[in-house]
Amino acid sequence: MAASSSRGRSSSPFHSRKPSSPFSSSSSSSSFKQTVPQSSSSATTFYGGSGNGHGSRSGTLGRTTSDSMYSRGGYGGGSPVGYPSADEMIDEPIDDISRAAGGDSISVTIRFRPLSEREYQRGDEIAWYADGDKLVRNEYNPATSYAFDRVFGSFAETHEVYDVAAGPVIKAAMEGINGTVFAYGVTSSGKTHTMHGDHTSPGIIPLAIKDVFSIIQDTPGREFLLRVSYIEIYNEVINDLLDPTGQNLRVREDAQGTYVEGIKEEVVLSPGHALSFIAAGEEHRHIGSNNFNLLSSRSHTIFTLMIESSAHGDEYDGVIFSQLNLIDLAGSESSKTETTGLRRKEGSYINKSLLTLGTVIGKLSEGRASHIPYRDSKLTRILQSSLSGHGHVSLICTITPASSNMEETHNTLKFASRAKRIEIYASRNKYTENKMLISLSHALKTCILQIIDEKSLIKKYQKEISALKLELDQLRRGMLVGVNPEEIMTLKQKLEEGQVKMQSRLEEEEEAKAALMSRIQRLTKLILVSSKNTIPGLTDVSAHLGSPSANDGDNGTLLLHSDIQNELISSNFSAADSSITESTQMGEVISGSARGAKLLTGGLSIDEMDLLVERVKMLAGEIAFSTSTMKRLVEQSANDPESSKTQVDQLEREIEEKRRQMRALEKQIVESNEASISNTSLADMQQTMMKLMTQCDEKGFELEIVTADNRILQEEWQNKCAENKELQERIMLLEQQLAMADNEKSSTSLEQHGSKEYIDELRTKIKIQEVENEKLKLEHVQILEENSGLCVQNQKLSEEASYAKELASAAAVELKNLAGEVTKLSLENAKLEKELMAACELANTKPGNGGSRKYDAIKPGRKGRSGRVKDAYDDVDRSNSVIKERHVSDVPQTAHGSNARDEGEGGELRWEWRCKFSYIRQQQQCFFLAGILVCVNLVHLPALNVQFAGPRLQIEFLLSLLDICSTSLTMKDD
Ligand SMILES: Nc1ncnc2c1ncn2[C@@H]1O[C@H](COP(=O)(O)OP(=O)(O)OP(=O)(O)O)[C@@H](O)[C@H]1O
Repeated sequence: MAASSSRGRSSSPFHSRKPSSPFSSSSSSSSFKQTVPQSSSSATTFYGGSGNGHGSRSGTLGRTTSDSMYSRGGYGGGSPVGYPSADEMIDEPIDDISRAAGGDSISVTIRFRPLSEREYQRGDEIAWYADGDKLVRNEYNPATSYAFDRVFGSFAETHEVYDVAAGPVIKAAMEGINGTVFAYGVTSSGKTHTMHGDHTSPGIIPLAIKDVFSIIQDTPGREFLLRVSYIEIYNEVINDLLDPTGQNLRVREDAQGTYVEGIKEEVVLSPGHALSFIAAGEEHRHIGSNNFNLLSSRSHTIFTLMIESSAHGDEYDGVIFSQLNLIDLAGSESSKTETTGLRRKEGSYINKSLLTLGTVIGKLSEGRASHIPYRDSKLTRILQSSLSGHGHVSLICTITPASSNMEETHNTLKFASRAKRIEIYASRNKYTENKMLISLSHALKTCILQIIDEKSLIKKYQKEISALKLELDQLRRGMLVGVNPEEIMTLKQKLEEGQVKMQSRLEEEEEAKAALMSRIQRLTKLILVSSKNTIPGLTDVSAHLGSPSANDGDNGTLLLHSDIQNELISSNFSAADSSITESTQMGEVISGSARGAKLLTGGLSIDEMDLLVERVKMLAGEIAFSTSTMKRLVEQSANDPESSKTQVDQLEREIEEKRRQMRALEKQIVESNEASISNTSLADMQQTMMKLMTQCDEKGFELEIVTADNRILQEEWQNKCAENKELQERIMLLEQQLAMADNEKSSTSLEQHGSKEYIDELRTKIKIQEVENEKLKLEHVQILEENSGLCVQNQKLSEEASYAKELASAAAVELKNLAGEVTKLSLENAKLEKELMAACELANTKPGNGGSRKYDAIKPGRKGRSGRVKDAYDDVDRSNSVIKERHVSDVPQTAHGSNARDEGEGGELRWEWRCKFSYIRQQQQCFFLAGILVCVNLVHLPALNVQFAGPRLQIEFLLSLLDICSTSLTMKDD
C-alpha cells in the first residue's frame, strides 16, 4: 500500500504540484507582503498598547492606522504589538488566485497552559495572562501586551483551539488549498499536547484526520484518495518515521519547489488506519527527558496528508490535489534547561533550526525582497513552500504563564507577533494533468488491454480452430474423392490437439481475467467516496495508537480514474462493470473502513488485515496472469526464440518476486492471526477476570447496602417493640380506667343518670386523661433528659469538689505544719526575750555604761511582756527603715542613727534580736493570713463557687495567694 518514493517527485508531500501557479516559483520572496501599514489607507489594524492595563480588552480595541502607534507598548520599550484584523481568518476557500488586492496573513493563535505542578511547587506566579480572547498581557507591566487572532486561556480544550486554528485550514485543504498548521513554543509549553493530545483529549492531528473523513462523507459528489507520510528532523537529519530504513533523506529542489526524496507514502482508508501510521511513526520518533519535560520531543515532526479528489462521472473536471502539513516542533531550550551530552547536542540543533525559522519569519515579515535564509536549516527548507505563501498557515504558539519563564514566553510572543505580519496568497491547486492519476490510468489501461489482448487471443484461437475445422471438412470431402486416409488422420489429430489447447487456453484466460477484474476491484477500493455508512469515530480509532503499520509492500498506489471507469463500464465485461459500479456506488470502501475501526487483538486492525488479504489475492491474480502469459510466450518461442526468451526470463523473475511478496504477506497474516488468537485467549481471560472483579465489587457493594438496610430495620424493629410495649401499657392503663369507670357507672351513675351522655362524658374524660398522660409522658421524658444532664453536671461538680477537698486537706496539712513552726518560733521568741533581758541586765550592771535609760525602757515589770515586745517591735521597725537607707555598709545601724559598733557589743546584739523579732512578726502575719484563707476556702467553698467561675478556679486563686505569702516569707528570710 505504500506509495514508492521511487515514483519520483510527484509523490513528494513537499512538492509544489502546480507549475503554472504564480506562487510555485522557487523565488518566494515575491509571494508575501509586509502588513505593516505603509500609509494611512492600509486596512491593517494595529494595537498600540494604550498602557491603560486591563481596560484594553479585545472589544475595546481601537482601529488605527497610525504608524506611531506601532512602536508603542513593547516590553522593555520597543516590541511592536501590531496585528492584522482577526476577521481576516481563513475560513473560506479561495478561488484560483487569492485576493488580488492583498493576501491573508498567517493565522496566529496563542494557547496558555496551566501552571505545572513543578511551577506551583517552585512558587511561580502568573507573569502573562490572557486579557480577553485577543490579548496577552504582562502582569508586572500591564502596558506590555500583544494582540493575536485568538488567545486561549489555560483551561481551553484542544477542540476549541482546533475549531479556530486548524478547522478552516483543513476545510480549505479538502478543497485544494495547501495548508500548514504548526505548534511553536519553548520546551514543555504544550506543543505535543496540542498537536497530538492523548486518549482523553485528542490533539489537532487526530481531530484533523477525523474531520477529513467526515468531510469526505459529507461530499457525495466527489471521490478522494488520501495518502500520508510522516517524517522527523532530528539533529538536522531527516528520517522517515513510516519506514525505519528511510534515514538521512535529502531535500531536493526543482522548478516546482522543495521536496524530500525517497519518502514513503501510505494510502489510508479510515481515520483508524491513518492514526495507526502515526502511532507506528511515533514509535520511531526521538523523545528524551530534560528538567522541564519527561517526554520532551527531541525532533521536529511533519505529518503530511496528501489529498486528491475529483468529481464523479460526467461531472469530472480534473483532479485537484492539496497537501496538509501538521507540524509538531521541538521546543526551544534556554540556559535553564539542564542538559548534558546528547541532550545538549540535540538542544543546540533544535535551537539553531528554530532560530533560523525565527530569522526566516522575521525576514518574511519585513516584506523586503531580501535573501531569505531557507537553506540554513532543514526545517525552513521543507517549510519553504508553505511559508512563502503557497497555502494557508496557522501558527499555534503554546506558552506558559509562569514567572520563571517570563522572558522565554516573551520571546515566543515576539516571534508570534512577527509571524502575524507575513502575508500569504493561498490558492487552490488544480491539476488537469495529474501524474498520479496518469500513472493510475496507465495501470488500469494495461489491465484492460491485457484483458482485451486475451480476448483477441481467444479470437485467434477460435479462428485457428474454425480454419482447422474447415480444413477437416475439406479433407472429409476429399476423402470421398479418394484422399490419403493418413493425411485425414493427421488433420483430425491436429484438430483435436487444437481443441484441447484452446480449451486449456480458455480456462487460463478466464483465470487471468478473473485476477485482473479482482485487481481492478481492489484498486477501486482505494477510492474514498461519500457513504451513509459511518466512518469510525475517534474513540474507536484512538485504540489504534500503538498498532504497527500494516503494509510493507509497495504495490504502486493507484486510483481508479473516472475515464477508466467509463471505459470499463462501456466495455463488454459485464462482470467488471457490475463489480466496479457496486464497489464505487455502494461505498464498499467506507464500509470496509468502518469495519476496519475494529481492532484485532493481535495488533492489526480488521481493516489492515483486509488490506493484506486483498494484497495477497491481487498478487495471486497477477501470478496467475503472468504464468499464463509465460506459457503463451513459451509456445510462441518456437517461432521467435530470441525475443521470447528475454520476455520469459523477465516474467519468471516477476513471478518469483511476486511469490516472495505473497509468502511474506501470508506469513504476516498467519502471525497476526496467531497473535490475535493467543491475545484473544489472554484478552478473554483478562475480560473474564475484569468481569468477575466487577461482579465481586458489585456484590460487595450490594452486601454493604443490605447490611446497612438490616441495621436500619433492626433499629426500626427495636423502636416498634418499645412502642408496642408502651402501647400495651397504655392499653392496660386504659382498661383499668375503663374498669374503674365501669364500676363507677355500675355503682352510681348508671342508675342515677342511666343515660348515654354520661358514658360519652366518661369517654371524653378518658380521652382527656389520655392526652394528659401523653403530656405527662413528654414531661417525664424531658425531666429524664434534664436529669441526665444534671447527673452529668453533678458528676463534674463532685469530681471538682473532691479535687478541692484534696487541695484543702493538703492545705490543712500545710497549715498544721506552719502552726507547729509558729509554736516553735514563739518558744524561741520567748527564749530570746529572756536572753535579751539577761543581756540588758548585764549591760545595766556594767559601770559607766550610761545605759540606765535603755534598761528603764525594757525593764521587766514596768510595762509587761507585751509592752516590751511592742517597744522592741517599734525599735526594730525603726531600725529596718534605717537599714533600708543604708547601701553598702555592712555595719548595722541603731535606732538612733549611731553606729551599733560604736555602741559596743550590747548594741549589736540588740540590733540582731530586733531583726529576728521583726521577721517572726512578719511570718506570723503570713501564717495567720494563710490560715484565714484556708478556712475561707473550706467554709465558703459553695459561696465562692457561685462567685468564681468554678471551684477549681477558686482553689487555684487561694493557692496563688498562699504562694504569694510564702514568697513574701522567703523574701523576708533573705
Ligand atoms: N493546555 C494544557 N492543559 C493541561 N496540561 C497541559 C497543557 N499543555 C501542556 N500540558 C502538560 O504539560 C506537559 C508538557 O507538555 P508537552 O509535552 O506537550 O510540551 P512540549 O511543548 O511538547 O514540550 P517539548 O518541546 O519538550 O516536547 C505535559 O505533561 C502536558 O500534559
